[in-house]
Amino acid sequence: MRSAKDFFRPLAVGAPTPLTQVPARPSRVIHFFDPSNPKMAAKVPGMVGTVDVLLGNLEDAVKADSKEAARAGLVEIAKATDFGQDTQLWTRINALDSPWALDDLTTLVTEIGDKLDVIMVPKVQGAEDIHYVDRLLAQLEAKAGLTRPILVHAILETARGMVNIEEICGASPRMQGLSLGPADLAADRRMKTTRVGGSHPGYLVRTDPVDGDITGARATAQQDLWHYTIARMVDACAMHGIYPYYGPFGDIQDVVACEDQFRNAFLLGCVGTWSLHPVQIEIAKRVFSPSAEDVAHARRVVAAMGDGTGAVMLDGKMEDDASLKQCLVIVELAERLSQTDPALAELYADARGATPPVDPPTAPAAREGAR
Ligand SMILES: CC(=O)SCCNC(=O)CCNC(=O)[C@H](O)C(C)(C)COP(=O)(O)OP(=O)(O)OC[C@H]1O[C@@H](n2cnc3c(N)ncnc32)[C@H](O)[C@@H]1OP(=O)(O)O
Ligand SMILES: O=CC(=O)O
Ligand SMILES: [Mg+2]
Repeated sequence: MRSAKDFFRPLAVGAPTPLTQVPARPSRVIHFFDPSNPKMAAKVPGMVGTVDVLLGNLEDAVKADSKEAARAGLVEIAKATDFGQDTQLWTRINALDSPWALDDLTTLVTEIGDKLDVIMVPKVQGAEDIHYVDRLLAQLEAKAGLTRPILVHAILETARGMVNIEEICGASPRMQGLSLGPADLAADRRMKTTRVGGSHPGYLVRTDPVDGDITGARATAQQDLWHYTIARMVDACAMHGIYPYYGPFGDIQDVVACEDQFRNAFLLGCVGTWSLHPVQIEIAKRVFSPSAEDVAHARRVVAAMGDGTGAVMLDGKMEDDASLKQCLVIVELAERLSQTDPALAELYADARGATPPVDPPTAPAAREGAR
């Protein structure tokens, strides 16, 4: 265990000082590309500004005999591309027990460490994996003369990683967030779904029989296989001040179910998701940006709550100190997204204009009484 005093000291002489807060940059959509695929690679410069994160994937989905080409391709793309202020460059390295992970880290940090914001580490099992990457990154950052630390993102995709989730989140000040890895996680848990993310028609609840007739028609509703995992991930991330993300949704053609799955994750507290194909980009951006209606409502509550204490009635509903905090989550997210997304800035400005006047509190004494 490290002393609290040492937690924010560099792990190598000459490495940058660790950050005390994870920067709150928009990351609604982490767009995956295979740097060894010439068609995909050619599209990357044109995608700058259209996604929050471009992620050069080196792990699964890159063929074993293309691993070196993918790494070299990412170095070339990173050197040749200006990512501007609003698009981050991330990578997903190969698993730590693979023959490629060490070369991934040494090459990427020394060659393009100044361009890399976050390194995604797959199949993280426990804090020991993060500690290994943490020290190695510090050594490589010092060697490369980097002045800001590269952050680390863990994919939650093993049962052991799931059990050790809190210690993973708190293992290093570099920890930026967690993503759900539903494909590997399903396999590791021996779940019986072959889908990459999403629900399953066999995982359902059924209404009780009417008048004891078990053969009669009974409505069923498909349930979300990932609810528990995402909720657990959200709590662990919130506790440690880092960010939770949905992961891949593999049914590229089913844009409707994709949107549903992303929205469930957004409502539960995730800040973004992966996109595997261009068709998923706009879905992710739409879902992980609060709607104009929600922003307008949240602003009305903030205005109605005055000093933030007590209880008021708004549109027939009670609002108080706690619901104000819920609304501030929405307002703060809208303000942050507005800083980098002009279309959203305009949408949310219009939402302000359209905001109906606040009803006067129906029980003014309540505010005083609550102090
Ligand atoms: C479980 C996990 O680990 S998930 C994470 C790992 N998986 C990935 O990263 C997958 C990334 N995505 C892909 O490999 C591809 O999108 C696939 C295999 C899913 C589909 O590929 P295709 O069959 O080529 O899709 P499609 O024909 O619809 O592509 C249309 C165009 O978009 C391009 N395209 C497809 N995916 C991407 C992408 N992720 N980024 C940029 N461009 C893309 C194609 O090159 C094609 O370009 P073209 O019009 O110039 O020919
Ligand atoms: O890496 C992602 C997954 O679902 O596995
Ligand atoms: Mg995986």
